[in-house]
Amino acid sequence: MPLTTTITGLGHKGEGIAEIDGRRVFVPFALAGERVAIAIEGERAVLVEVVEASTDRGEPFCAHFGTCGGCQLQHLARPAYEAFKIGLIETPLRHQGLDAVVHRFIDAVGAGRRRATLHARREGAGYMRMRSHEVADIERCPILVPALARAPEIARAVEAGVGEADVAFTATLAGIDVGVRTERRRAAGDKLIPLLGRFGLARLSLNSELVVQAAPPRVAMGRADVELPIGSFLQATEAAERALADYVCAAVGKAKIVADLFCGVGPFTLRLAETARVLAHDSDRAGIAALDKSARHASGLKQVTAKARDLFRDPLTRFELAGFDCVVLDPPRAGAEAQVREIAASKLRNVVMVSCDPRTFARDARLLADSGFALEDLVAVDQFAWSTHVEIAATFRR
Ligand SMILES: C[S@@+](CC[C@H](N)C(=O)[O-])C[C@H]1O[C@@H](n2cnc3c(N)ncnc32)[C@H](O)[C@@H]1O
Repeated sequence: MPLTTTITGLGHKGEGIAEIDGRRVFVPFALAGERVAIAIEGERAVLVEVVEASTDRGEPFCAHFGTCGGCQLQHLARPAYEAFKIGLIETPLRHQGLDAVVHRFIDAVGAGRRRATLHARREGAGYMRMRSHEVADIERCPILVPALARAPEIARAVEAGVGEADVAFTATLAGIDVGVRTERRRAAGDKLIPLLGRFGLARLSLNSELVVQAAPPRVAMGRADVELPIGSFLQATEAAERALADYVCAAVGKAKIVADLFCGVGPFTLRLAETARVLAHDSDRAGIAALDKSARHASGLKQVTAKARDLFRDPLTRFELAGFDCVVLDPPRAGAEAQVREIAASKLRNVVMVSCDPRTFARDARLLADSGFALEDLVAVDQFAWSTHVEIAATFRR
């Protein structure tokens, strides 16, 4: 029997919050202020009907919305959507005692996602259903770039060849790069070879090993071209990469010697090197080799020194940092605690930080604040549209 209740707020996973018998329940697709009918199923609540809709309610544009778990927020109208994402950044900062505000919200969706992983299962290919380990079979994903329109079909063909797998797609200048990951140790890669011609792919790999390649997948970064190693990190949208790189270059300003830490294949390094000497570190050896090759082949860049280094175990020390005008950090979700502790103890005055995790960002921002840095600028960069993820770019100075 459904019960009617009022949604009091939105949780960080985008679900409506209701209080039932003194207990918090999370209601997917319900919005703050709405009167809704819900059914309680064990620990979960299911939205049965919106009785009184919020003015923040928008019209989802994807036919798979509600079953596919890829987008959680398509039912939010634009201003409320942006406010929700800004809250994702500001709330953990407040919990760390930092009353910072997001100064700008940059829509970095551009032409769509050039990078996505689909799950290929016997029941179909797509993203995981919400709150489930089952896959929602999709025909089309409208948030991908047009070049990836056939991604679900390719994923189904991969499953037909090697069985259940996760299939990572990257749209590159040379065509689509497909990385297949399967738990079946003896999956036969040769079953994938016909897909290269059938779908006009650039490269196919299986469990990080090359199966077949028509052309090296490459992307343009500033004046340089980078050949993507199998499995290296790349920002999900080209627009976000550009927005983040533009932010980083502007914040670094006239600095002459810069360290780009957690540099990946070099989207910041290769643009920063147009005006500054850059030391670039990342633990991804193949990514560092690709960056090094790309920097050597590009014309008009200043000196780039790219070296593999594990910055969690072996951060640049306060003494090594002494020679830099500015440090750029873009760590993985775990953040950059060890590196930030060294920065805090150094004499460095300018830090630019990019982050995909508001909680570890807030923790690291607190460490910088405790050592005299002011958080001068804070920007939200929205590349994971309609999901509950958001990218942060920030400038710290002392
Ligand atoms: C969010 S990506 C950013 C990469 C790059 N700045 C970009 O925009 O494409 C984080 C990077 O951290 C690197 N990484 C992860 N753990 C690391 C570690 N312990 N030490 C150094 N780099 C690490 C990854 O290889 C990845 O390239």
